[in-house]
Amino acid sequence: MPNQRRTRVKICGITNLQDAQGAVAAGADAIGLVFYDQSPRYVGLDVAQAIARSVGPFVSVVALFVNADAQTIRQVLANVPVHVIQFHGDETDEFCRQFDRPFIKAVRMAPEVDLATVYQSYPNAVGFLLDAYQKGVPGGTGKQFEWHRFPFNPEKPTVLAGGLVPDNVAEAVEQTKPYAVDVSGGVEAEPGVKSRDKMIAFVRAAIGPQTPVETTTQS
Ligand SMILES: O=C(O)c1ccccc1NCC(=O)[C@H](O)[C@H](O)COP(=O)(O)O
Repeated sequence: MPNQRRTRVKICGITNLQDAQGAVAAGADAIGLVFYDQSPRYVGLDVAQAIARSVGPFVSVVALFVNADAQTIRQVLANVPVHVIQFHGDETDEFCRQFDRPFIKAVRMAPEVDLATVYQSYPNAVGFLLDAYQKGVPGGTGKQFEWHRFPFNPEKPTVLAGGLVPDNVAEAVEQTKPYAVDVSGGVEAEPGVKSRDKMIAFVRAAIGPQTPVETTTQS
């Protein structure tokens, strides 16, 4: 699918209301909530619910899971207004589709990964997120993969992730022309806590100087 408008920006690993408001004010199109308890960005149900309710109607809430069981996922979906699920583990297409919610499959770009095969294996995915591969680490590595491996004109919306920061995201967008960019560690002040200045700088760099940056906190 060709890009029909500017690259979107997803800020992943939001853990608190202040960072959620900062992401929205910076101009993020989507925020990610990590339901993986080994991550420093893990959020529990109550906090996730408050964050998701705070972002307003036109910011997408993405719930991220790593090999979670179906019951855990259903419990999140019953309590948190989630627009899209992002699966970061070894989940099959059949598993992912059972929740009756649009889903994105994350792909860790190990050297042997053949994207054509992956895309075929997930016919029900609404899109894909390509992230760096690091053995034993399911995501949020802060590492890049080789951007030349990002597909030209992919058949489904495809998100670039991995090691993006305010200083490299413009070049990344220029080279890969992704549907969206996804960032987590690159806009943090410390693990699990975002930097408002870095989020603003990232969105500006990703989508250009016309970014409608707000500097006031929303109530
Ligand atoms: O962020 C995490 O801690 C995480 C843990 C386990 C699986 C996925 C995780 N994050 C997924 C993301 O979508 C990140 O934004 C993506 O991996 C890029 O991270 P970074 O390189 O830190 O920008």
